[in-house]
Amino acid sequence: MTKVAIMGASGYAALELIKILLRNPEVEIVALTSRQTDAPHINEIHPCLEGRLDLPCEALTPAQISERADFAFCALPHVASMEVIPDLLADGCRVVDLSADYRLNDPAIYEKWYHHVHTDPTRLGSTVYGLPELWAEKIPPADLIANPGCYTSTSILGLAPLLANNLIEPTGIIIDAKSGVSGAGRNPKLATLYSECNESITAYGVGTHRHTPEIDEVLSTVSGKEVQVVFTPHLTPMNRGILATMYPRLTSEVNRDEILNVYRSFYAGKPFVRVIDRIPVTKDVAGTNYCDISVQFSGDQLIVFSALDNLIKGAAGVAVQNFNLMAGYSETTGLII
Ligand SMILES: NC(=O)C1=CN([C@@H]2O[C@H](COP(=O)(O)OP(=O)(O)OC[C@H]3O[C@@H](n4cnc5c(N)ncnc54)[C@H](OP(=O)(O)O)[C@@H]3O)[C@@H](O)[C@H]2O)C=CC1
Ligand SMILES: CC(=O)N[C@@H](CCC(=O)OP(=O)(O)O)C(=O)O
Repeated sequence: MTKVAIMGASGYAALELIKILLRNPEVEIVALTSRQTDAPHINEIHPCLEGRLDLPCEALTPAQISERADFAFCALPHVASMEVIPDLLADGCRVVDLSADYRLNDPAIYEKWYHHVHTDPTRLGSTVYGLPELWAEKIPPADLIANPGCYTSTSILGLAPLLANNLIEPTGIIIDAKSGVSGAGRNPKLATLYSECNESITAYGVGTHRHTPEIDEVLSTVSGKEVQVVFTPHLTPMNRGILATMYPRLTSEVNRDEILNVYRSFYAGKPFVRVIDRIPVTKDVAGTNYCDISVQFSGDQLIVFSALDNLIKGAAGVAVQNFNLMAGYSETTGLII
C-alpha cells in the first residue's frame, strides 16, 4: 500500500484528487488537511464523498503528515505551499505540489509575477516540471514535482510539437484562453459570484497573468530558443474546462495534414493527448484527463485549438499521472474516467 496525504482537502483540486485516488486499490489516503480547527469530516466539506472516505480534515503539521504518509499532494494556494514543502521533504515525504511555487526557474521571475519573495529559492531551477508528455523520464526518481498550471498545460501541449520541430516563430504567439469558474478555486471572491460571472465573459490579467512566464520558460526549453507569448485569459460562465485558441506564425509552408501528423508523432504513446480532426470542445474533455488538440487554417494563418478540464488534466489528473510515475504504478492508473 502507498500511503498518501492531501493538503488543502477542502478545495476543488483536492476533491478531484480524492475521487481519482480512491480508484487505485493500492493507495490508502491516510491524512487530509485543512486550517479549520474543529477537524470537520471530509463528508461535511464534500458531501459527494459520503460513504467513500472516512477521514477528518485536520490542521496537521508537516511532521505529523510525514509520520503517516509516504506521499503528499499539496493542493494549497501558492506561497502556502512553499511554507510546508521543505519540511515535508526533509522528513522523507515525497511531494506533488499543485501550486505554482516550484514551477519557475528563477526566484526573481517568481517575485516579479507573484509579488512575493520566494522562501525556498534554491529548489527553483532543479525541481522537475510535471508535464509527463514532455519529461516523463525525469518524474519517477523525483522527490518533488511542480505540477503545471491549467492554462499553461493547455497552451504548452498545443504549441510544443510545433516549436520542437521549428515549424513556428518563437515570439509573438497569441494565446486566447478561456476558463471555467472552478479555475479560480473554491474560496469565495467577488468575480466568481454567480451574479457577477453568469451570462458574462471578460478578459482578465491582460499582460500580467502569472501563467505567462511559465508558458515562456517551458516552451523555451522545448524550443531551444527564447519563446515569448501574448497570453490573454478569459473567465467564462461554465463550471469547468479550458479552451485555448492560439495563433502562431509558421516558418515555412506546410499543410494541415502535415501539421496533424507532426502532432500525432510527437504524442505517440501518450495516453492523455488526443490529436483530433474536429475542433476541440470543453464538454468532450470535462471530467476526464484528456487534452484534445487540433489545428485549422484561416487563409495563411495557422490556428491551434487545445482543450482540457482545468481540475483534472489541468490539476488533479496530471498530479496523479505524476504520482503514478513516482510510485511505480502505470501512468494511467485511476485516470481512465
Ligand atoms: N482550480 C484549478 O483549476 C487549478 C488549481 N491549481 C492550483 O491548485 C491549488 C489548489 O487549487 P484549488 O483546489 O482550486 O483551490 P481552493 O481554493 O479550492 O482550495 C485550496 C484550499 O487550501 C486551503 N488554503 C487556502 N489558503 C491557505 C493558506 N494560506 N494556508 C493553508 N491552506 C490554505 C483552503 O482550505 P482551508 O480553508 O480548509 O484550510 C482551501 O480550501 C492552488 O495552488 C491552485 O492554484 C492548479 C491548476 C488548476
Ligand atoms: C479562472 C481562474 O481564475 N483561473 C486561475 C488559474 C488557476 C491555476 O492554474 O492557478 P495556479 O497557476 O496558481 O496553480 C487564475 O487565472 O488565476
